[in-house]
Amino acid sequence: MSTAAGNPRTRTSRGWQLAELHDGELRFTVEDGLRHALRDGFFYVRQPAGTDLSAGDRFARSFYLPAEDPTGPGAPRDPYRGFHRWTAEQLGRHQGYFCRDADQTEQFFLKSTWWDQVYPAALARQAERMRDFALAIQRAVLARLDLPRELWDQATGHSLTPHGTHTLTFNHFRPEVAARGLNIHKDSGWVTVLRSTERGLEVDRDGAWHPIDPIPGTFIVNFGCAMEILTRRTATPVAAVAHRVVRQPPSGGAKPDRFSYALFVDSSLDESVCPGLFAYEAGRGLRLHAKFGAFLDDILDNTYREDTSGLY
Ligand SMILES: O=C(O)CCC(=O)C(=O)O
Ligand SMILES: [Fe+2]
Repeated sequence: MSTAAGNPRTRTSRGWQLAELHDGELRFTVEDGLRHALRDGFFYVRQPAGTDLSAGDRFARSFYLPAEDPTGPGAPRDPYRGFHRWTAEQLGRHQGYFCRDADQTEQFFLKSTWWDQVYPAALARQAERMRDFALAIQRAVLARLDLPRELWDQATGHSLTPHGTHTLTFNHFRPEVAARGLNIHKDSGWVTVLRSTERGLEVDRDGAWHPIDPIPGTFIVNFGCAMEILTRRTATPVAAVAHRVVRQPPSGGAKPDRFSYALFVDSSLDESVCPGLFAYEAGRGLRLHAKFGAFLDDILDNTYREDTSGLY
């Protein structure tokens, strides 16, 4: 992989940060890039060399379509369609297909324990690669924080291990629905690795909304609430970025609908493994801040209601 230093695009348009993961370390294109990224609550990261996103992009454009292909009953079944049939009753809480009322997005949520059974094989492999990349980024960030390494697993709810909750979530923005794209929220967990190809995402910075446009060949990494709570009283506080997706206007079929998908890293949901969200303070150690399951329920419920937002 070439280093970003030789690339003409070493700064993003508004001075948001851009990094590359190299031998397990994050290299930002400017010297104090990490410090800015921790404050912004997000940064762009170059996709690893050879990244293939075709299965995820195909699923994002198809999961909500009826399983039956309109080209005829004899047409071979498309394994990327017909996923509205998977519900939380079959898969468990916060899993499966959700059609939102107050937002344009219709979504598909799936934890890693289900990937092999539910996703087409090529998508399950892409999900694993995105999870491994997200965890490598999380380790690289933790290594630069004011947090002793021997506390990492407990402090981060075992999210770096197979006990963690690793979810690949898809958004399809329905332009015919007259609503906001996706309500204001902060992601709940540690890091999110987001794939998008269209404009529409905005972040809140000091009370003003700023568009975050996709840069080809990169993902957007968001820090979530768990990271913000853990680090708030440390020498290296990390902000969880408040963000939203603006309404996508109908194009009369002139362009494909906006989609996005993201790998979310959250703590273990098993209370015997992870009692909840911790805050760290040098000299005092870890202190329990909130139970994780209830915290997650609140954020998700508030994000998708008409009159609330997914902040905390
Ligand atoms: O669609 C996007 O750009 C953002 C999606 C998002 O914020 C989310 O799924 O949590
Ligand atoms: Fe988000």
